Amino acid sequence: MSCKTPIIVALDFPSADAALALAGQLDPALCRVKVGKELFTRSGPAVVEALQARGFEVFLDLKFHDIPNTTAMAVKAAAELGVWMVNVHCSGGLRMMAACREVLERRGPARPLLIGVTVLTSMERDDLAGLGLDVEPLQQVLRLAGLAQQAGLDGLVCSAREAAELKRRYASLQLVTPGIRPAGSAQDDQRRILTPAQALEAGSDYLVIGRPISQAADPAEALAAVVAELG
Ligand SMILES: O=c1ccn([C@@H]2O[C@H](COP(=O)(O)O)[C@@H](O)[C@H]2O)c(=O)[nH]1
Repeated sequence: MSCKTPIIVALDFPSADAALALAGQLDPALCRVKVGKELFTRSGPAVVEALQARGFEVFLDLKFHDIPNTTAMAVKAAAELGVWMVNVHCSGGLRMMAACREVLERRGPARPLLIGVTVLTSMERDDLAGLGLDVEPLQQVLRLAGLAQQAGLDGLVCSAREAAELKRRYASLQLVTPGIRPAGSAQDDQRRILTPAQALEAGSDYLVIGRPISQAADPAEALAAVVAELG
């Protein structure tokens, strides 16, 4: 089933049953789904396979961050699961990202998109200062984006707030943006947020949306509202 929208719904649940119950209310023509650390740690590859069997393309969001060989082998394992997208932290460095790219290239065109996580959307300037980085998030994102492009990655995880500048400098990188909040929804722990329409306008290629859909009284209706907002 090919998906007609840029929406990726984050299935952040403590069990496969809960994730599959939500997926059962969603249409794979209207969204892709994301399996992250909580769900994968509890349910493993089986939940990915169950979602694929229901027609969903899966973004395996495990944000690998380790030495080059370990990370590349983890990316290879993800590719063997047949996921649509996989990611690593850009702060693992150029050699680590290049090793991941190389291991996927050996698979030919039937490989997942390889995406680099820049600065988490939950972080703002003060959080970076706590890490010893006396810069605005945009500056750090741009620095990591340059490395990701050099390593041959397909795209970045960033905030939609950085999308316009990233598209201007790195037009070929696909931008995957969490921190999406429809007007009126809770910010939760996110800091660098935009609405779905603002994110698309800024240049996001994919919008990752979790709680505003997964915790809605009617998730299918919440998804339909985002689809309608995007026109
Ligand atoms: O910088 C990042 C990277 C990943 N995420 C993930 O996206 C979803 C967002 O969920 P919401 O409920 O819409 O906040 C979540 O799975 C995160 O792990 C991110 O938010 N920011």
